[in-house]
Amino acid sequence: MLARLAAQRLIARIALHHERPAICLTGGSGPQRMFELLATEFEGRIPWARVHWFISDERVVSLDDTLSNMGTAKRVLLDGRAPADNIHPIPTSKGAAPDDVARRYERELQSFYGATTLDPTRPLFDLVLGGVGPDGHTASLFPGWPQLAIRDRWTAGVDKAHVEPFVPRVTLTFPALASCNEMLFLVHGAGKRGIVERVLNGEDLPAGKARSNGETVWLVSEDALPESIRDR
Ligand SMILES: O=C(O)[C@H](O)[C@@H](O)[C@H](O)[C@H](O)COP(=O)(O)O
Repeated sequence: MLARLAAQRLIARIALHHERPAICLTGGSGPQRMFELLATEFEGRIPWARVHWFISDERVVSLDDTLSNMGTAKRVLLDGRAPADNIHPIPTSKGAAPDDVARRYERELQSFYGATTLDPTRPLFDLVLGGVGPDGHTASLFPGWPQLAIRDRWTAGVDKAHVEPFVPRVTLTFPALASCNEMLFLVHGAGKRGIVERVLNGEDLPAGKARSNGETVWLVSEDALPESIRDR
């Protein structure tokens, strides 16, 4: 099962880091089953006191809104397990200006990292989780949007989403997401088949362009695989 494999990879990445492992979670349907497994069967294999949890992108809503990506991760996985100081939500609130929030989160990431410039030999994250949206977006990096070109910031505000829910977003940029030992995409469901095919065909889409400076791994369920691959 895909979620189990993903959970095992996350635990292995944590085990490789002996001080403060940093995991960048994501929203969407992709990681939900994995979150449930980490909170139950695998709970005892996570050194909760040491691990720090971030999020790749957030909808500009309050943390207790059902649309909040970190809100969901907290409810399903982190609350009652991770110390509150180890949970690093993007500090959104309803009506906040996305770029202001982005700058605040950038400062938080930089303070955790201990520098304002990313060193290619010292990744920010041990693992970054990714998903792919129906239009090929990942995190809140939407096709054709100017945020894709940002190289000198770690985060960016997105005034308008490309897909539902149409609320403003805050996202990590490509260089910040790339600063990890592993970027792990988790994609399942027949509804993803079309977009997976486009990404695999090399179309210029954010999910296909997002890469770790270390390893980039795609876990794709059988039903999400394009027919040309499934029938091989
Ligand atoms: O806030 C978000 O929407 C997510 O962070 C986003 O990047 C997600 O990973 C993809 O949209 C896939 O989500 P689904 O699996 O729900 O389609």
